[in-house]
Amino acid sequence: MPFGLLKPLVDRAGRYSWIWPSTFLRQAVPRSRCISVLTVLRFMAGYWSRRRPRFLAGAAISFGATCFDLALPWASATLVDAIASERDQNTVWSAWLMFVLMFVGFTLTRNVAHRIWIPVAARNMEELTNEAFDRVQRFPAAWYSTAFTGGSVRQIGRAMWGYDDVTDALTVHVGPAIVVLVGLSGMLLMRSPLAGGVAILSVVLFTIVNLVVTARYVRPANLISTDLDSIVSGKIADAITANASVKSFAAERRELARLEEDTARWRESIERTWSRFVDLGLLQNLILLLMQAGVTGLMVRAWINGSATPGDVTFAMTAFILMSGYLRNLGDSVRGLQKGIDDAADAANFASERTETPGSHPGLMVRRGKVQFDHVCFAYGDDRDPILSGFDLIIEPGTTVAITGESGSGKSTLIRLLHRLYEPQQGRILIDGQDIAGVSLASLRSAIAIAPQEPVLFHRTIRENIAYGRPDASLDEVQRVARLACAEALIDRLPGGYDCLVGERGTTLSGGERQRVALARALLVDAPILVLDEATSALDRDTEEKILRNLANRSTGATTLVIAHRPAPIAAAGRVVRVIQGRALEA
Ligand SMILES: Nc1ncnc2c1ncn2[C@@H]1O[C@H](COP(=O)(O)OP(=O)(O)OP(=O)(O)O)[C@@H](O)[C@H]1O
Repeated sequence: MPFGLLKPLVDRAGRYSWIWPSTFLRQAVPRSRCISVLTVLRFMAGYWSRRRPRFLAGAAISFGATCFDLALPWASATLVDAIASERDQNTVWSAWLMFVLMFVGFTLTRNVAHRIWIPVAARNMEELTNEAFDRVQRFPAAWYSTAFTGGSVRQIGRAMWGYDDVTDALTVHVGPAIVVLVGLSGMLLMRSPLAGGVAILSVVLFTIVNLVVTARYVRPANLISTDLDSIVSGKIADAITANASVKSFAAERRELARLEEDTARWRESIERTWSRFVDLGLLQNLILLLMQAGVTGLMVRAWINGSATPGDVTFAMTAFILMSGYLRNLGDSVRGLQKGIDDAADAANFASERTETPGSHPGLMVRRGKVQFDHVCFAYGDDRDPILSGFDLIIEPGTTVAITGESGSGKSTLIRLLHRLYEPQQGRILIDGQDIAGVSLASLRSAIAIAPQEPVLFHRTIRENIAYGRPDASLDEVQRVARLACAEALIDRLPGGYDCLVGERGTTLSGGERQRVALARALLVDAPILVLDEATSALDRDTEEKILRNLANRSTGATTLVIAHRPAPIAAAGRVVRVIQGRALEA
């Protein structure tokens, strides 16, 4: 395997990398990209084996096509020899027919192979995209707190085409090229040991130069360009998502200037990458020149000496044309393979990255809805100050507790821990006596409904947004919770009412309107534990009080945690707890 030529490095996760110590490379390759080629190929092979019989049938037929190609120089030599030795017409025409049939055979078999592969490739690319998306959605909240949305979207898209590049390179180009190059070199060797020797030497030299230069000179530059490409996409997505802030500070020029810094780095990097590709092309052509001059020159010399026929010369010329085509393709294919591997590396990384739900756990059984924080200690990272240090709180079933405290004291963090978006470093959180660390995430999260301060809505209809937790809910049920959340009048005013699309992240609604839609969404699931995380903070006082009255009259028996700064929701709760210096203090 060509990649065996390269000295492996071991990255932090103990994986091998085939990037050489940077003798050629003067820039550091991003750490996240230190994934071994073998790991990426193994990831790809997982998809190839899903439709093994079809895949292998395509490979076998493609091999047949290659054999027809391999026989073409022989057929052309036979034809020229038949003409040169002035054989009878029938022999000449049979040789001509053989020559034509070789190409017909090649065209037909290659075509059939492609038709067999098309559905395999399309299905595998579909599954790869779906699975990468599915994994990314299940990454822990900590991953999302540092990931760039746009960059991740691009990584998934690139991985899909990376699969296509790698599969094409290996099955349609590299494999057949090896067969033709080895086969034709052997056939040349039999006709003229010297010409065969030059052909073999050229092929070996071409392959080694190609692999080493690609790996040590081209790939490192390409990895950096690929990474910068993700960064540019991520920055564009970031600025477009936060466009309202950009507009409010008239900061369009500043954002453009920020992007220009990254696109300039990308331009420098891609210029370097492309130049290296062109350097590689030049080297390849020099080796091909050596092969052309050597193989055909030696055959012409042999014909002058009388040891070769015109057919042998024709064989050498046809073989050179075929071999140089395959070698050039091999160069492109190795580059395509390289690029495909780099593009698919992110998806392979995703596949090995930890998701939120490793292992299977029993479901949470909520009988009454008692919530207990038992000496919980938590910091967002080893290098961060602790947010909670020995936090104890018991919330009795069916009661409503207001949680207050200074901004940044850790109130929302409590809810993130309750939802297991993060895990406490010490202590436990219990629901009805069950440690939530030992129950399935789906059962835990469906037992807790959260109405957040800054809800994110989907670019779907109002009805779909409210019914997100219960897609089968009837319109009557949706309307009932919309009434409780004082959202009914605002929905009636919208064009199309419940069928109105709300824009990406709900941008066509005001902050208070989004909060009411999100509150209705939380109420619809009728969960035994309800969390209002400053869920009415953007509303006017009258509407907020009306909503609080509606919630108090709704006797569902849910245990309710209300995170609030404003007096109305605090006053409506039976009990008030302050978060001070990472601990709970009864107010
Ligand atoms: N993902 C995160 N990574 C690192 N630090 C975080 C993260 N999320 C929150 N923090 C920090 O943790 C602290 C507590 O945040 P939290 O959101 O719990 O505060 P809060 O009490 O709800 O504040 P507010 O009343 O302003 O909403 C803050 O200092 C915040 O900067």
